[in-house]
Amino acid sequence: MTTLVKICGLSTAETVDAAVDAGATHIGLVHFPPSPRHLELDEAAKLRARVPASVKVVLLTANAEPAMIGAAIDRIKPDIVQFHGKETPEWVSLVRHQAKLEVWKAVGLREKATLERARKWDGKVDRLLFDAPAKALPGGNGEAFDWNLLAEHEHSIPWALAGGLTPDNVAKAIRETGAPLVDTSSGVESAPGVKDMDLIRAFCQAALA
Ligand SMILES: O=C(O)c1ccccc1NCC(=O)[C@H](O)[C@H](O)COP(=O)(O)O
Repeated sequence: MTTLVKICGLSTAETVDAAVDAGATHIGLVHFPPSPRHLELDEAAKLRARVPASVKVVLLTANAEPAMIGAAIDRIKPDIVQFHGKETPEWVSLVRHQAKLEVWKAVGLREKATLERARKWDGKVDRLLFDAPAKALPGGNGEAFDWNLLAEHEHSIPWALAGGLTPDNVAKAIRETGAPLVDTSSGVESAPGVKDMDLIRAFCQAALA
């Protein structure tokens, strides 16, 4: 089956177009002020408007106030909201029902036991994104986790792989984990928050090969 590809943390029209043209199936827009990829709602809405319906737009937030989430959904009209903070299953599920949107939850993986604990999200979210544990930022730190943690895990809901994925390691990551969706941010940047169009193309090519 073809792997789905998400390019996250885009912030310019050129890089959004490059990701779409390269075959990304999802693009991520970050609304989290401490991030170098943070977009104000108007900027995000403008980028969102460039994306064809065949590509899904994912809004990323972490520990946001309910009013902020509502305002961001109204303004950006994402297809999916990805939660990257300490949100609870009940809260995320409420957003899912009220906004009638797909919701994803990022889970930082340090040990196998976390995978079992993550089953609390079953029925509450549409996809789990397994990422490296949070550091300075909740996500987008460019660090991989030990993919062996996912070996033989029986996934009960759709999932994605993130954390330190690059054009050079993404094909191996897909082979070793069977990830149905791969997500990158730092791996297609020339500096924090600065996306590189050649790296975006190379990542999509490697992931879709
Ligand atoms: O990218 C950010 O700055 C960010 C900020 C706050 C919450 C989440 C954030 N990014 C999450 C992503 O989806 C990244 O694509 C994912 O963590 C992988 O990042 P990277 O290891 O840099 O490829």
